[in-house]
Amino acid sequence: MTTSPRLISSEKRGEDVDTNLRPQTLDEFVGQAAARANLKVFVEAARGRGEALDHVLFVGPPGLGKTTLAQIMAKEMGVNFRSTSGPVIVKAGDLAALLTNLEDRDVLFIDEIHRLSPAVEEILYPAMEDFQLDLIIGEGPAARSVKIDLARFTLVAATTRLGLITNPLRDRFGIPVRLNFYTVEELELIVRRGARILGLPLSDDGATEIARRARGTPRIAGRLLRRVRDFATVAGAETVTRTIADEALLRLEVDALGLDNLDRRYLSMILQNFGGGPVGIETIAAGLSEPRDAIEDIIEPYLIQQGFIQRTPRGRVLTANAWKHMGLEPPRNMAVVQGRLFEEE
Ligand SMILES: Nc1ncnc2c1ncn2[C@@H]1O[C@H](COP(=O)(O)OP(=O)(O)OP(=O)(O)O)[C@@H](O)[C@H]1O
Ligand SMILES: [Mg+2]
Repeated sequence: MTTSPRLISSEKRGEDVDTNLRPQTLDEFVGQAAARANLKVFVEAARGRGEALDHVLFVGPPGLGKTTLAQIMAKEMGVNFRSTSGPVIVKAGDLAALLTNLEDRDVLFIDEIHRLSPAVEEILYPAMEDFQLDLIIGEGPAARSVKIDLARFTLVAATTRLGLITNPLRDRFGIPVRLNFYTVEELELIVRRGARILGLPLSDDGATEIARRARGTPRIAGRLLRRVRDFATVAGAETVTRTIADEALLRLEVDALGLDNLDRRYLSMILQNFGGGPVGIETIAAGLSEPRDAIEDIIEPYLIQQGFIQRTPRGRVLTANAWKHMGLEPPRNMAVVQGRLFEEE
């Protein structure tokens, strides 16, 4: 799934493989306080009993720290970390090979688990539940099934959308964890930590400015920090102040709330072509020439969280906030129109 290249996209990119910025322990990990506190208890309990951690499912928009937390789980448990992803596992045999190579209590991380094929998922059920592989060997009348015992491993999985995971799979995770967008204060800590690691002098208001425009997402905070650093270097600025951050982000077309061109194209299309909505997701996707998945995963969650759009049975509708953000007066009968919309829900 890809969208047009955009600075504030929360999607992974090569440059992000800067593992320096990745927190290594639960204590170093900023934000997600409730989830972190719970995970700490579960890790401590499992370690105390010398058992594998129960299977963990991380759910949340891209760039909020799912992969980071998966790695931290293995580190905190003191076990090996093996990593793969849903679309990479094509055949049941691919998964079988991974599973049979695990040692006791190891963490197997499956990213994008919602993209596993049904045939592979079938193999996963008994592996998660009974630590057994049920394989069919051969074909036709000669086919026979064999059972192989597996090590007691922990499956840690990540998905951007819970709705795409089948119920039987979802039910097999003892520890489901939902990650939320970060507050500006949390992102400030992340930006300051990043600047420290990069050796970049950053003023308090500079950190606040970057944090405010990071779309609630640590990955974007890290990326904005690097780009602002580039501008500061070229401008010969010793310290990144609010003014420098602001200038850099304006030139990168990241607005005061962290929305970029694509977000604004999304909003202005609904505004100008559909009078503020409701408009169906397929129509939006066609109008923007972006895949529907990407719009639902990457653009919309933040706009919904900011109260800019609402999902209704008849499609997306812009709120008064969105009209104002786009510099327009919301229609006077808007509340009435939307009231009627929601009655039909
Ligand atoms: N709580 C945090 N504190 C500091 N840095 C963080 C935190 N969470 C994430 N990051 C940083 O943000 C970046 C993205 O994190 P990560 O790769 O874990 O996201 P993800 O949820 O797995 O995204 P995707 O859905 O695209 O796989 C990483 O560079 C990581 O270092
Ligand atoms: Mg990830």
